[in-house]
Amino acid sequence: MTRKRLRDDCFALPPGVDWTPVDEALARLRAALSRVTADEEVPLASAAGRILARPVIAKRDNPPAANAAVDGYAFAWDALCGADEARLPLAEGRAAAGRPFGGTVPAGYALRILTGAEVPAGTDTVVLQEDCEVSGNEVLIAAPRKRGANTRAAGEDAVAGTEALPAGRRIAPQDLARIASVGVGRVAVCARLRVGVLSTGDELIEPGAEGAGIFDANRPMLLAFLAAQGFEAVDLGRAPDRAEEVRAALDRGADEVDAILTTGGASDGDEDHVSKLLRAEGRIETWRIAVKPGRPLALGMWRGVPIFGLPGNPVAAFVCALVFARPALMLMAGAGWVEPEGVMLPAAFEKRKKPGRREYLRARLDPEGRVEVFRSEGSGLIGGLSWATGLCELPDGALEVVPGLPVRFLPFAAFGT
Ligand SMILES: Nc1nc2c(c(=O)[nH]1)N[C@H]1C(S)=C(S)[C@@H](COP(=O)(O)OP(=O)(O)OC[C@H]3O[C@@H](n4cnc5c(N)ncnc54)[C@H](O)[C@@H]3O)O[C@H]1N2
Ligand code: MOO
Repeated sequence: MTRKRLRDDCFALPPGVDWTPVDEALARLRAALSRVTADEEVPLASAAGRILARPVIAKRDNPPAANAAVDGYAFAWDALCGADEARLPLAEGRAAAGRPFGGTVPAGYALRILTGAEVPAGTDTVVLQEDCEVSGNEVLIAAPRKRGANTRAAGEDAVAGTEALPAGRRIAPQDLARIASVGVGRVAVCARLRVGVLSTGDELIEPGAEGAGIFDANRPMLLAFLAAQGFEAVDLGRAPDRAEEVRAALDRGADEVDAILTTGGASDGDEDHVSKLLRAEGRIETWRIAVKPGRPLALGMWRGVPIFGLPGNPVAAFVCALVFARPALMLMAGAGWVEPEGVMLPAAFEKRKKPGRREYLRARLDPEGRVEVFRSEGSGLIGGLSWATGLCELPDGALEVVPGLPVRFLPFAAFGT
């Protein structure tokens, strides 16, 4: 598959649409965007964190043959004749992992077997050695509960020719075990989505620099956030609030990335040059999303590259990156539409919420496992993001939160951060 371009008007809202509810904004992003990345093949050793471009098909059964789940003695279930215990003579030899017994165990005999060894012909059940007494050449077996006990059937984990993992799956460390176990050494993955980050604002200075100004907090945060998602994060630097400088930075970005995140200048103020420029020269939709924080989210196309104009306040920028940019970028990357896994937990706080917009509060769990929220909802309080371990999502409608009321907690980990 080769790299694809998106339509220029993909973010257009129907005429008359004003405050867009979060779910509708997400549905629109989902409908407007599609995968843009090409396929590439990588060895398993470098596949972690990549997105599968095609399903992984098992090359063989796992396990390839029935084998013992414990160290003990293999025997034929029928040899018990329904008794609770049986004394069986031991056959010569043993079965171990990688060293199969080879022959057939004679009827009425038991064989020493170790974990992982193929279940030898003539047997179908294994008894745990702790449940046996060996004396001389005989073993006294306390009958296991059923035929086939303590064995793992061929193909019980994966069947050759069937799908072991679906396309679109972001490969987790445990997936590498799955892929390896079905005999696959190279996988087709999506090329990494390249995402640029541009901070805008006259007031911004480099972190650690001398002088008056606001340290650019968004850029390091967003670059690291993108890298954690498995994207190639591209630093497009800072641009002051001047149209030509913002234009030059976006042009630079459009040449080398698939999508751009900007922060600042997204609302409608006199110095909000990202919106202004996109409106004048590209295509922009300023989505007034019914969400707090993050009211001004600008979505635009710049020379065929989608731009997510996130709010300048770092807290709002982070929340919008998690809630809106992440699923959109994952879709473009080839992962399909992703939704964070949240949990309903009792609140440890009180709040009277007005109707009309969804709210995301910085939150964490108290020692009783209840959701507590940061001391203030101010979007400039960056420290609250480090205090929190996730977000508490309050629904669009009015709500009176009282301690004990179940509320939705979205751990940051659910956003891959
Ligand atoms: N009349 C209105 N004014 C504002 C509205 C509104 O709806 N109507 N929304 C407010 C909200 S909510 C937010 S959030 C901000 C977003 O504005 P912008 O996206 O245009 O961002 P700026 O005005 O450039 O900056 C806002 C704030 O954040 C600081 N900032 C910006 N970039 C960074 C950075 N990289 N690192 C650290 N801090 C940054 C900036 O200095 C400002 O303090 O608009 C409200 N106003
Ligand atoms: O998006 Mo703003 O930061 O809600 O305050």
